[in-house]
Amino acid sequence: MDPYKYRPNSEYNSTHWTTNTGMPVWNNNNSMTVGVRGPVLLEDYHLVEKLSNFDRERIPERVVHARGAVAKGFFEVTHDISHLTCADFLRAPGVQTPIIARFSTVVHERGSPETLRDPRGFAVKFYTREGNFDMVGNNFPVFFVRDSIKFPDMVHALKPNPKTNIQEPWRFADFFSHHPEAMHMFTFLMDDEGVPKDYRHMIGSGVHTFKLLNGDGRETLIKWHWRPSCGVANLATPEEIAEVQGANHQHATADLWDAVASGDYPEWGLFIQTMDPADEDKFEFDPLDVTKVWPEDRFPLQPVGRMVLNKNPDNFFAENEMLAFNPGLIVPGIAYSDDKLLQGRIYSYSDTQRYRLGGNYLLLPVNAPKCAHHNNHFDGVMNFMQRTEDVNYFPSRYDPARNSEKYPVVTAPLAGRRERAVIPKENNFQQPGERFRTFDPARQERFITRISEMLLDDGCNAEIRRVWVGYLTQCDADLGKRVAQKLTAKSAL
Ligand code: HEM
Repeated sequence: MDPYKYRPNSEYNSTHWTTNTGMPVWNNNNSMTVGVRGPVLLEDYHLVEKLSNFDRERIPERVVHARGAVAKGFFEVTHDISHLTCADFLRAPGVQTPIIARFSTVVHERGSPETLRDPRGFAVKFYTREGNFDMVGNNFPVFFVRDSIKFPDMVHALKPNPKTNIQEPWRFADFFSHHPEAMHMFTFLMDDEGVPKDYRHMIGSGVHTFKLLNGDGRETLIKWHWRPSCGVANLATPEEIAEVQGANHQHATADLWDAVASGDYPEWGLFIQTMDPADEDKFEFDPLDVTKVWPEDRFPLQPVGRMVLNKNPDNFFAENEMLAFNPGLIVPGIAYSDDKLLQGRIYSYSDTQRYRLGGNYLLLPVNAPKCAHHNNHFDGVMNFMQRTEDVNYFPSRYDPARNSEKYPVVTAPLAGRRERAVIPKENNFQQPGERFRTFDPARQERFITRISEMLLDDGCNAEIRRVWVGYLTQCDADLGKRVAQKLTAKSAL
């Protein structure tokens, strides 16, 4: 008898109720008692098992991006970029790769409303023939901070107060008053784009710089971008937000589900921006700095492919809660850049997932590669790998598996002293100022109102407000003046 033939799933449902081990349960309505009125007997194995499983149903939610929705589908190459990368899944137009995408809010808990002002996660797992490739981005093209050492403090400041469990704007106004590099991100967060209409109407960005490597080992710096075919739409006014949230606190999940279920399949185009590594030092900004965009007039978006979501998850827990993304998951032909924030992320995701899901989380069906694969890292809790070989070490004359063929890797030499320092080209204010000046007058006013409301929070003191006005003035003199006027009108400056 082959135990692996009968892996638990709906195909092996019995027509009657059973225990977890398959023993028939003849009464699933009444616990076993002494007499009809109790007490209950501990020997009621079925009752104990049922309650014990229930008691363990919840796993820790993601420490960020806890609330999310997934859909499955495919990615199709539409434009040839094989001169830039030897990645197999990008080898030629027409090639399709199965994917799963997860969209999320960031700060609040698993059941929180989907109308909150927050970045949105935009993560896509490509099940390629060379292993899983994860593009773990956001809907904003920049980030708050550029060094991962700041991430835990930043998240603490944005999350609810540890004492009151209420999100209090003074806490993040205070934190970011120490971080002028966040001004650019705030021109997205406090803009209309801070509350997307739903998940279908938002862009996605890889944010970081990655490298593409072609068959000759030539490197190109790139940024990834997703563009929705149905266009971008936001909830711009407090009235719109209140109306949607008041009617349905899970509107974005429902919208995604309904679109897929009705055959109105959501679709995004994938684009790249490219840069020659030899040009890295030629700009007024540091291209590896995640608080900067690469201006599209100088680095145009080049089409690569399209993603179509045409299948809803079969089970939320198995395919959303146990899904694990990691920007460290790359495939041959794609490499990391030296971006400091990216380097921190490469560590953090698998670490949290070993805690959140257990050490063998990559054996879970949603996370396991769909290509042939082989190693011996699977003993431990919840090992459900079935390997029958005698040899579980490497190298061995009895195991035919060898190192894979070498593929191009980054070869640029690294040199330098140990440093703990801020990058030289900070240029914190130019791009946020430029972005603010692209807003029409009504959008500028909404932006200024939201920033002012944050700074008018009771917990903010005059020093925090003055520092913010100073930063905003350096972004754009008019912006600083108009925020200062709103604060002065309330005697807050
Ligand atoms: C050093 C900076 C960062 C750290 C340490 C960090 C850490 C984390 C952690 C621990 C999770 C939870 C993962 C899980 O439980 O499965 C997470 C989720 C996520 N992060 Fe980050 N993050 C950072 C920056 C970013 C940036 C810059 C982006 C966007 C470009 C981003 C996008 C996401 C997304 C989309 C998810 C949710 C993935 C999913 O849907 O499961 N993070 N992050």
